[in-house]
Parts: sequence; structure tokens; C-alpha cells
Amino acid sequence: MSYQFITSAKLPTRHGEFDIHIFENDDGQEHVMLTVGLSVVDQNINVATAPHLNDVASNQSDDTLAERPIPLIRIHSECLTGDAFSSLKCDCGPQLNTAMQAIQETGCGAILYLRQEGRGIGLTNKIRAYALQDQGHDTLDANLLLGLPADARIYDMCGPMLAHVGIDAVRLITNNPDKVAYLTEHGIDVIERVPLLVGVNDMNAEYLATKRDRMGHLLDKDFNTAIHLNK
Ligand SMILES: Nc1nc2c(ncn2[C@@H]2O[C@H](COP(=O)(O)OP(=O)(O)OP(=O)(O)O)[C@@H](O)[C@H]2O)c(=O)[nH]1
Ligand SMILES: [Zn+2]
Repeated sequence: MSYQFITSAKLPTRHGEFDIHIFENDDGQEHVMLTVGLSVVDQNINVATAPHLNDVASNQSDDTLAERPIPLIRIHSECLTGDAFSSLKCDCGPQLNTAMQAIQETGCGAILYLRQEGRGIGLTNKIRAYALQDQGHDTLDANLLLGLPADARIYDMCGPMLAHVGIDAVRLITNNPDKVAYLTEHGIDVIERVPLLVGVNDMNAEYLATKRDRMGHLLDKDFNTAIHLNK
């Protein structure tokens, strides 16, 4: 699968201003990157649709790349229910907001917002899995009972997206060792894993425990040693 940069613009948010970059794969599926303090280095960008990026690309020298801090990166998979509807069943919404805030505070980083809803099984199947969870199954078994993988996500878009802004080393905000392993195996240096534990509540504590106990996520017994980036 190949990934193409499509267009870019400024995006003011309540956390601060980002550049928003749209990428598409060969099937027309969109992925999104929000950046702060990063310049486009990919010479194949479509200048006609992103005129302001032409300036930063041509101005970026090897020296500025060398001086830049290691960017703080969050690879976040789409969760409509958590990100947009404030669902309490997961921690996605608070994680996204906290990561956006932390990246603004460091002044150099990116959110890779991957359109792989429901750990890659899609929204309809995630809601089918939620219906099974309503009957008492955990997040992992619910997927398996539907005949679907526990986690169907891929990360092969991350390399091209990071390369677009010249990143080959990151501080990665995650508790998920799969993300660290994927980047490391694909030539991106994970200088530091930054744990992120926010938005724990009575409705998602069991979900987090399943991710910890059955899916290898790096969370301690009481969910309290991961760094709380923010509240
Ligand atoms: N199938 C399924 N997907 C879920 C469920 N709860 C949340 N998700 C999806 O899980 C994904 C969350 O992924 P990420 O935010 O990348 O987080 P992660 O892989 O848990 O790891 P971190 O980087 O530590 O947050 C999103 O795509 C959600 O839609 C669930 O119960 N079932
Ligand atoms: Zn979620």
C-alpha cells in the first residue's frame, strides 16, 4: 500500500494551533497528521494545494534539522465514540486531548490520527463488539466471538507520514508495545516511550485491565505509575 500527501492547512484548536495534513492510501482512505514546530521536507508535496508549505520546505536546512528536539509523537487510532462523543467506555478522548496539549507545550511534535476505527475492525463491528460487552464479554473476547482479530490495525502509513516532516526519531506517547515495536522495526528510533494514563473511570477500568492483562499494554496493577501527562 502506498500513501500520498494530499493537502495541508492551519488548524486552530483549543489546545493551540496545529498544521493539519491529509494523506490518502491507494484505496482513497484518509489519514490525518497534526503537527507543531515541524517543517515539510518531502519534495513531492503538492505545492498548488499547500502554498505556505513551499516556504518552510525550501527554508529547512540540515542545521535546523540537527538543532530540533526529538519530537513528541502520538499515534492515535480513530475512536468516534470516545474522540467525538465523550464515551466513558474507553480512554481515547482524554488520551487524544492530553496528547494534543502535551505536544503544544513541547512545541515540537505530531498526532498521527489513523482512520482504523475499533482497532481496525470498523465502527459497525466495534458496536457489535460493544453489544457483546454489554452481555459481559471483555474487549478482547468480544472481537474474537465476532470472528475478528483482537487487533486488526496496521501502522505502515506512519513511516511515510513521519518522513513527510523529516522525522526518523521520536518520543512516543503510548502504553502499547506494538506501536514501539513497529516503529523500531521500520527504521524509526523510539528514543523514549512516554506513558499516558488519563481518563480512567468506573466504566473503563475493566477495559484498561483487559488491555493490561490480556493485550500486553504497559500499565501497572493499579493504573497509577504511568506518567499522567496532565490531570
Ligand atoms: N474493537 C474494539 N475497539 C475498541 C474498543 N475500545 C476502543 N477501541 C478502539 O481502540 C482504538 C484505541 O487505540 P489507541 O488510541 O491507538 O490506543 P491503544 O492501542 O489502546 O494504545 P495507547 O497508545 O496506549 O493508547 C481505537 O481505534 C478505538 O476505536 C473495543 O472495546 N473494541
Ligand atoms: Zn475509544
